[in-house]
Amino acid sequence: MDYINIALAKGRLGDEAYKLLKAIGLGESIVPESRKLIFKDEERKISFVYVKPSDVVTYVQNGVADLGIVGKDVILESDNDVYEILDLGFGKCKFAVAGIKGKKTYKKDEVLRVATKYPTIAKKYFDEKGQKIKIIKLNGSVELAPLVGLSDVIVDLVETGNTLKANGLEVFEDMFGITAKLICNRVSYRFKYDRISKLIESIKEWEGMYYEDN
Ligand SMILES: Nc1ncnc2c1ncn2[C@@H]1O[C@H](COP(=O)(O)OP(=O)(O)OP(=O)(O)O)[C@@H](O)[C@H]1O
Ligand SMILES: O=P(O)(O)OC[C@H]1O[C@H](OP(=O)(O)OP(=O)(O)O)[C@H](O)[C@@H]1O
Repeated sequence: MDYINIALAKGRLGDEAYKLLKAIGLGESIVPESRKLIFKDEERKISFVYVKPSDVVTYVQNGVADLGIVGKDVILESDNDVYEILDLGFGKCKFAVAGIKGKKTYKKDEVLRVATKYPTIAKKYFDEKGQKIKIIKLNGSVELAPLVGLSDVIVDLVETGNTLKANGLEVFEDMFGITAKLICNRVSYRFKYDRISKLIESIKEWEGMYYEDN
């Protein structure tokens, strides 16, 4: 039997994915707190690689991983072609335009400076609104940008709103919601169809039980 290889994101989504895999009996080989990057389960013929969230799509696109668990934000930001097969429900948050509380003064005819980790998503959003922007690409702590005058607004993920609040910012515009997705390599989906569909069925059963309890 062929191995099924799954790419998991390090960090918060990886932790949720691990819980899911344990619950459906496939996470036995993973030691989450270790520094190891690859875990093989010979008995179940399944293996896992731990990579940066933004690299999950690359591993799946190239067929090194058959499946991946990653946020919709990362899928939208990448230009890779992967098959999105299941909404996993966890990792729930939204994209928003935010800025300094009470200072939503931007105008259509002025160039808006937008700080973000997600330049593609931000550009598409403002293009559709006909708003001219200048993107300032950051890699984290995006909320700092308006506070120090680096940008007028930010485009970022908001879950509880605590990070915005703690920094005196507020949501100016809600964009859209996101969750974690199970993605699949298109060739793997055809050639490993039986095993992949079984796995999808187990996840769906888990989702049914999980979301009833929560
Ligand atoms: N506050 C949040 N609440 C819920 N889900 C979130 C939140 N922030 C990010 N996510 C989801 O979790 C994924 C991974 O987030 P995480 O914070 O672990 O990594 P990151 O800091 O974005 O990655 P990197 O290490 O590449 O900078 C995101 O792509 C998104 O889908
Ligand atoms: O609404 P909240 O519940 O406060 O969550 C939102 C924060 O979570 C994410 O940051 P993350 O923790 O990934 O840190 P980062 O700045 O490195 O992206 C996101 O970029 C926001 O900063």
